[in-house]
Amino acid sequence: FHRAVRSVDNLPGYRVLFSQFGLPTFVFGRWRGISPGTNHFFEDKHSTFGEWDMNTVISALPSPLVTLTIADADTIKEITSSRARFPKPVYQYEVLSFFGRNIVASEGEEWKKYRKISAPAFSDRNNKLVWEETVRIMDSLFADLWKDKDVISLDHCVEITLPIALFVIGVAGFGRRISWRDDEVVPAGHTMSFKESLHIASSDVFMKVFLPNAAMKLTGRTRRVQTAFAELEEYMLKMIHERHSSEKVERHDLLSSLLDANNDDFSDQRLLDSELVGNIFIFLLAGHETTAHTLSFTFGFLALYQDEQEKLYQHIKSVLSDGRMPTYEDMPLLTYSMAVFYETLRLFPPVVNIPKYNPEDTVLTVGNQYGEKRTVPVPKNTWIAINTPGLHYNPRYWENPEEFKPSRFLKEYNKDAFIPFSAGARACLGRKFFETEGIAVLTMMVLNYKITVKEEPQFAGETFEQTKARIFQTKNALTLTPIRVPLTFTRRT
Ligand code: HEM
Repeated sequence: FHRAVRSVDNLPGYRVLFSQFGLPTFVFGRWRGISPGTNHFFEDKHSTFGEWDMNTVISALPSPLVTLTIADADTIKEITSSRARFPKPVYQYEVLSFFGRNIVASEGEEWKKYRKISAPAFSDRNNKLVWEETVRIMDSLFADLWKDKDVISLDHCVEITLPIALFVIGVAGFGRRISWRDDEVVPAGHTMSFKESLHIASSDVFMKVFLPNAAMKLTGRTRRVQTAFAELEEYMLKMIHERHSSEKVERHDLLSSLLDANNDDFSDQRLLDSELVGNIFIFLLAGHETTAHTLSFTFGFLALYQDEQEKLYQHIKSVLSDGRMPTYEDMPLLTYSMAVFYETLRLFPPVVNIPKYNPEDTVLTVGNQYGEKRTVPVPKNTWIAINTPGLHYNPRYWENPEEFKPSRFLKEYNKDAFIPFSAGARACLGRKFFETEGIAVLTMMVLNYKITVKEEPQFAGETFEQTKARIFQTKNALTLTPIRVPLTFTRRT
């Protein structure tokens, strides 16, 4: 253990029995000297960094493990721009390959193959589809689900943001429209509708990821999750075969584009059906929760900061001054909406730890607030955690980092100190997909409804800071997850 501490120049940090990744940390939670807990990256933010923007988590059992966590923008840039020196530890992602090999859980030549065939699917035509379908989904939310009500109170905002994100990925990812109404018929040969299987598979994926197959047979709920995954696989394979055998129609959903690119590839790089299913499912997994949770945090901020909501409302109205529906072409003009999202993503980055490792001995240089530099040895196979909250709350880059201030993104800012989508060759492929969807949702919502924190008698005497702390409680599941954001939406007249 002491050798491990010395190997990284005695950098300070957590000294614990168990690491932040294994089962014990789930059992013990955050416990001094025992384990750092599953959400320590977000709970600590920048507070655990001492003189240098690099610290450590060193655990003793089962054998000493060193994790370097980094909140220095230059050091992070050095890591993300050198994929060969700092690859992704894909063994941590093996559990995500249950449908087939895929872009998130691969490295090296295999990852290059998936990235080459997937990247063109995230095209401008796809973004336009995302925009148009999102506007349609929001319109239908107001017209069909909320039609008779002027005031809608939700116990937890994800009640609408999870379905919105699911419906958008359903149509712009898989080419299947899903409606708010409960009217989907179960086709012959299936026991669940596409909507239901997609819904269960996306919301209960953690069971599939963390439980062994035998355990999935134990309870009614886990059996249902197992069935949803089997059904979804059937649906995806059927879609692939239908699109192979039907005449080519111009479609811009991700699945169709992936199939087109694959069919046009006459090399030995063509993907197997299992790889197609693996990749298309991983788009759903990578994009669903991240989007839904970010939308919830954003609505939460707007509810708390009424002045910011008003500024946003006025800005949207100035862009759509003739009272028309927003179009994809309006998106670049909706700069305040983007600033609100970026500020939310800075304060609540869905991915709090972007893991890397170094296959060879190396060194990293890290800085401090006085502009000094220090070089730290990094023995081979050290776990490296790009600490997103540490970077996003680092006062070296952000003035009053705890404050919600969207306007900071309307000025020059250090782009290397803002990495919710990671950076470099392995940066998020769905960034524009999310931004398009998010801005369309925000524009439609703020234009039509005023958002406030739901009034509940038991919280009547709270201060602003107490309400903020209450509605912004989080846990770290697959991504940073809001625990309960209770909001009220009141129709604007
Ligand atoms: C708020 C929304 C989102 C955030 C914050 C986000 C964040 C990230 C991050 C941090 C990574 C790198 C993960 C790692 O290296 O371990 C990533 C990768 C990825 N994301 Fe996103 N993401 C978002 C939305 C989406 C959406 C909507 C999609 C697809 C529809 C998507 C698809 C992907 C894919 C395919 C990768 C893997 C890229 C590669 O390894 O080459 N993401 N995302």
